[in-house]
Amino acid sequence: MSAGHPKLYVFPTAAALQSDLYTYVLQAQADAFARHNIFKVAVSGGSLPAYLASHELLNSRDIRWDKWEIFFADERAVPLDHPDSNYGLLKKKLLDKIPIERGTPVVVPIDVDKLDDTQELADAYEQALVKSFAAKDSVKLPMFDLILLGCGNDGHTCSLFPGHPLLREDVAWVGAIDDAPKSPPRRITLSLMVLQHALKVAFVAAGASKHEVMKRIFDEHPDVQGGQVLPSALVNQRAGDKVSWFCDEDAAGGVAFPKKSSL
Ligand SMILES: O=C1O[C@H](COP(=O)(O)O)[C@@H](O)[C@H](O)[C@H]1O
Repeated sequence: MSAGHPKLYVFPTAAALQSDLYTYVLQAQADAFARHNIFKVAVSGGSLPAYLASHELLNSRDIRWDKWEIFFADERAVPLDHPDSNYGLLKKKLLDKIPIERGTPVVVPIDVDKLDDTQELADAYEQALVKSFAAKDSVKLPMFDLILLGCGNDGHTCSLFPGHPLLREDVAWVGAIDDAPKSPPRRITLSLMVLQHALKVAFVAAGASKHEVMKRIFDEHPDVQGGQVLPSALVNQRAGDKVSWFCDEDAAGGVAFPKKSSL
């Protein structure tokens, strides 16, 4: 459990959101380089890659792509060139747009030889994390420098869905799910404890379709009222002031929780 409250940044436009998100990522990169001269990031699918891939980020001379190691916060059990693949989405929206002279990140996709069995797929991805994070230190949990998350209209994040038993996972770094309520049903996801252990966590939520869920996440207290806490709200509770939300007015303008208008 981390102390403090998440920060809720609300911007009038998507362009303003992207600009501050870029500044935030740059700061996270600087913090990571001071720590271990590499930037270990986990990214989500959905709307996140398009918001992340701003002109500013893609053309920045300060972003050291050659020192980025990119993992997936969640992934669907599909081939990498399938339309549902989060890797495929990131490739299309961001990786393919990085100018070659700016360097190339290391990207760690799922092992497509394990697609028939989601538990094997999750275990193989966990082994990839063990290799990357535990090679130097004997770590109990991987500590990402930054995890970039989306928030579904139902409050899910990664492939952690409301009320799903995976929310109680307290051993595995990566969980398997065969019954996701959003298509496709077969997926793998970082567990809540890995999200909680990251140095920084950033959510991006924009558009009017997120308005209701944003109010539920920030203004309702189901734990006190005996209700179910949404996965995105659980990240807020567990990671506290390590969490920053980047939203637009349509998504979060009506939220009562104290908002900030810039970093
Ligand atoms: O299924 C998924 O949905 C979430 C949220 O997507 P968004 O389009 O509402 O931002 C996404 O973060 C996750 O990676 C993806 O697998």
